[in-house]
Amino acid sequence: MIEVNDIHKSFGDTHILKGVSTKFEKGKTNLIIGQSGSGKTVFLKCLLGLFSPEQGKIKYDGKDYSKLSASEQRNLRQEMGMVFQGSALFDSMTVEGNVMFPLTMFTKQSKSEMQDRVDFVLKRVNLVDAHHKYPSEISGGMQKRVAIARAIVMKPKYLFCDEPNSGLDPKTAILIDNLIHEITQEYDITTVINTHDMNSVMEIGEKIIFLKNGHKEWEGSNKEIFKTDNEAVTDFVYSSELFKKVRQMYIEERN
Ligand SMILES: Nc1ncnc2c1ncn2[C@@H]1O[C@H](COP(=O)(O)OP(=O)(O)OP(=O)(O)O)[C@@H](O)[C@H]1O
Repeated sequence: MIEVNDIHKSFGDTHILKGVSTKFEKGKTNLIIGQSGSGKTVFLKCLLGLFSPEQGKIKYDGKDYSKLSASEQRNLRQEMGMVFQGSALFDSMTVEGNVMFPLTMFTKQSKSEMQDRVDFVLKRVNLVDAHHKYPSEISGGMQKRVAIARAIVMKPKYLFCDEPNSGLDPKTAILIDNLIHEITQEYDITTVINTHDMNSVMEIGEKIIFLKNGHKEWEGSNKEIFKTDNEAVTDFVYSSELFKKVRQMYIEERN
C-alpha cells in the first residue's frame, strides 16, 4: 500500500501540488486522471522518488521515504517498476536484452537464472517469438508488452505507468490495460497509472483520483465516476460526445 499524506511540490514560485492525500492499495489498479497540466506527472514522479515534495509524507507499506537512508531509498526504488510513456526501450538491444537489463544492473543472478526469469515474464506478457527482435521490428503494442515485462522482471511491489496506452489503437489499448490489471492482481502489486484514456477508467479503474490544478478534486471507483455530480469530474469525463451518450444510457437504464 502507498499512503500519500498532504504532499506539496513547487518549482520556484510555482506551486504545482497543493496538498494531495490518498491511499493506493495492494493488488489494486489505481488511476490518476485530470486535465493536461493538472500535476499528474509531477505526482507520479513524487511517488517514484524522482521529485521530493517540500511538505507531506509518502509511505510505502509503512515506510516513510523521506526518513530512509540513501541506501534504503535505493533498495525501495528497486521495488518499483515503471512503464514509461512511449515504452522507452533501448533501440540497440533486443527484446530479451531490454528485459534482462534491470537484472544485469541490479542483481547478482547467474546468466541462467536471468534467462529463466526473462523467459517467464516474456511468456507472461504473451510474447514468445520476439526474444531476438529489436524494438524497431515489433509493433507498438508489442513494445508496450516488452516495457511491461521489463517493469515486472524484478518482481516489483509497486508498478507505475505513465500513459501506457498512448499511441495504441483502442483494441490494443484495452489488451494492454487488461494485462496490467491482471498482473497487478496476480502478483499483488500496488499499481498507479497516469492516464487520459476514458476506456481505461471504465475498464480497470478500481480507484481513480481526479487532480485539478494540483488538488485532489475527487476520488472513487469506475462505478462511482459515472454517477458523481462533481462538475469538474463530469466536465472532464463527458467532454466527448461518446461519453455523454454512455451517461445518458446509464441514466435511462437506472430509471
Ligand atoms: N521539472 C519541472 N520544472 C518546472 N515546472 C514543471 C516541471 N515539471 C512539471 N512542471 C510544471 O508542472 C505543471 C504540471 O505538469 P504535469 O506534467 O504534472 O502535468 P500533467 O497533468 O501530467 O499534464 P499532461 O497530461 O499534459 O502530461 C505544469 O505547469 C508544468 O509546466
